[in-house]
Amino acid sequence: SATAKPKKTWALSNFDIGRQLGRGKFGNVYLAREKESQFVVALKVLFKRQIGETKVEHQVRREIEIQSHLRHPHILRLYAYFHDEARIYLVLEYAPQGTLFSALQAQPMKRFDDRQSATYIKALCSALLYLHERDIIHRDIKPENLLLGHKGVLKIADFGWSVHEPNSMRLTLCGTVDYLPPEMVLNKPHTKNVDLWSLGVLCFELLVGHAPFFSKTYEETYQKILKVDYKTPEHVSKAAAHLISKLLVLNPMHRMPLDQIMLHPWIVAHTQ
Ligand SMILES: Clc1ccc(CN2CCN(c3c(Br)cnc4[nH]c(-c5ccc(CN6CCOCC6)cc5)nc34)CC2)cc1
Repeated sequence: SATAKPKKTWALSNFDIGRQLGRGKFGNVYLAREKESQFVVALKVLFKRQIGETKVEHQVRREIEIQSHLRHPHILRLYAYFHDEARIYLVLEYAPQGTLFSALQAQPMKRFDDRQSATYIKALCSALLYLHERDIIHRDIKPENLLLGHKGVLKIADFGWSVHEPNSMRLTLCGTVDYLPPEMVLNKPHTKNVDLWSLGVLCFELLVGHAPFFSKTYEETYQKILKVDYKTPEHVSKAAAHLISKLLVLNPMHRMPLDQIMLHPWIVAHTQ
């Protein structure tokens, strides 16, 4: 706009702090309310000392730079950020219905039906199309990093570093390796097609209740990923199994592109 709004500088004193929403290696997230507007947000508080020591500082800057410019219904907003001598504060959109990971656990059969799964996959597809158009890749899409907003609308909410959240952490200590594509397991340069693989892993997990390559040890999971060794249970519909088989493909160039996923019969049949 011609008269761009002057950048307001925020401070902790602008907010009432509520309950803790989650704990992390580098900080914590709290429910908070901006005093003047009464607007409810999620306030992520990162400790400079922990970040400085681990050289994650450049990553935090990059994430803030990227996240603050994104505007999409399925990407969690970063409204503002500020810092004091010890901490960096990120003012984020609050997602009232928590993580997709806990929603999956709360399901009676620990899995979603075709309609709910296809709705989440379609939302994720449109967010990834938006990100890929801006050459932003590897949003680390796994249930722990996906939040549910008002009316259960899916929001990508990752800041790319691991968290120690007892209630939403999987059994492995430093985040799950279940979502890594073969090219990343082999430490090859990765392209935006890594997100297509992760989408396939997520689609499987939503419909089945566990990840396709889940194993007792990292080693075993890596081996299964590199051999694309997974079995789709009988209860999964043929159409869904077909889509998964077009995403869990070893060669990144041969994975189904996002615009084709949006038009896949399983997505079309089970979403508005
Ligand atoms: Cl530094 C760091 C610390 C912790 C984390 C992990 N989470 C990242 C996402 N966080 C949330 C963000 Br950002 C934005 N909105 C949120 N909304 C929630 C939330 C909302 C509601 C609940 C409660 N459940 C809702 C579903 O029914 C059962 C109860 C649990 C979590 N968490 C977040 C919470 C913390 C990541 C990084």
